[in-house]
Amino acid sequence: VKKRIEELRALLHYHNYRYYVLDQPEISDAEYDRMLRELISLEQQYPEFITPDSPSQRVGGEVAKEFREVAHLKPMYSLDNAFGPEDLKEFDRRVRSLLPGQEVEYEVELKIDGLAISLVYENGVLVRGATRGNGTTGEDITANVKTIKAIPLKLRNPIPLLEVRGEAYMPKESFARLNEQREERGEPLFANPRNAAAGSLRQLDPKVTAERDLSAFMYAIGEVQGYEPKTQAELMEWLSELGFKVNPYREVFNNIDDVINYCQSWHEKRFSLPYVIDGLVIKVNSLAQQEALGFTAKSPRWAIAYKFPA
Ligand SMILES: COc1nc2nc(N)nc(N)c2nc1C
Repeated sequence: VKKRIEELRALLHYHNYRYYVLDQPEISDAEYDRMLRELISLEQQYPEFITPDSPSQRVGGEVAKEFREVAHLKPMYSLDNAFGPEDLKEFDRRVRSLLPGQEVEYEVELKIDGLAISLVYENGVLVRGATRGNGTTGEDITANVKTIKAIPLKLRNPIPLLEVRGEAYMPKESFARLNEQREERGEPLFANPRNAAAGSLRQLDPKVTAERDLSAFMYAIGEVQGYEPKTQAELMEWLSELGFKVNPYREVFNNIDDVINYCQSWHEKRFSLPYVIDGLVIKVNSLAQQEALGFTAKSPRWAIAYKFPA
């Protein structure tokens, strides 16, 4: 029985990864649900075999009274904003003036309009989820992030410790459907997918969060033991190999003019995406150079958010 339970768990983790992280399912929903029901019934007969990272543990039972406050392993910071090409050129001048005589590459990512979250994995198992909060402490939303199927309960490589950051978001489709439902029930509508995602994650009842079809893209590391990436681009590949959903639109440029062109190309393209973005994030690609540049009081000197004109 233990063998069958472990086999079912591995299968369900794999198919969850295929469907919710890669968007490339190999089996039908019905087949997935049948396996999950078999696992849940076996675990009910043999509860001693239940583990916290079992696919059956995604939706917790109890409703929390309020959110516990938790301290981030490393402070979560916010980004300075650039509102146009001139701001980006200024950012580039500042970076290069602080790295005299060095080549500088920029890695550019989309900026998802959602809610920043932090996830902690110990030996490859998800042990905590939190909101950014004030950057030093956030709200413990572990039960709620476990319901997000794009977030792995167990990593494909059990590294000792990882604190990873990303953006939880509600796809445009899910947002439209949710507001239709609320309309029918005479409930107040959410103004936009970002508010809907925030409202869905800060639910005291995880079963409500589980119904909201949330997803998440991961994009940075806070604390890590067992891995030393050299560049942001490599870091993103590594997160993807670990089983995280990582946004595929990432480019590396060695000059700010190409960065500007790429950012401006997304003014229109963004409307064809299945999720809302409010800009792009430009990061110095070399992690050694990020280290050298450091932080101001509240944000990194080595990154900036390019915001679309409203
Ligand atoms: C390095 O710090 C960050 N990187 C980010 N990257 C992306 N793609 N989106 C963000 N919202 C973001 N936010 C922060 C604070």
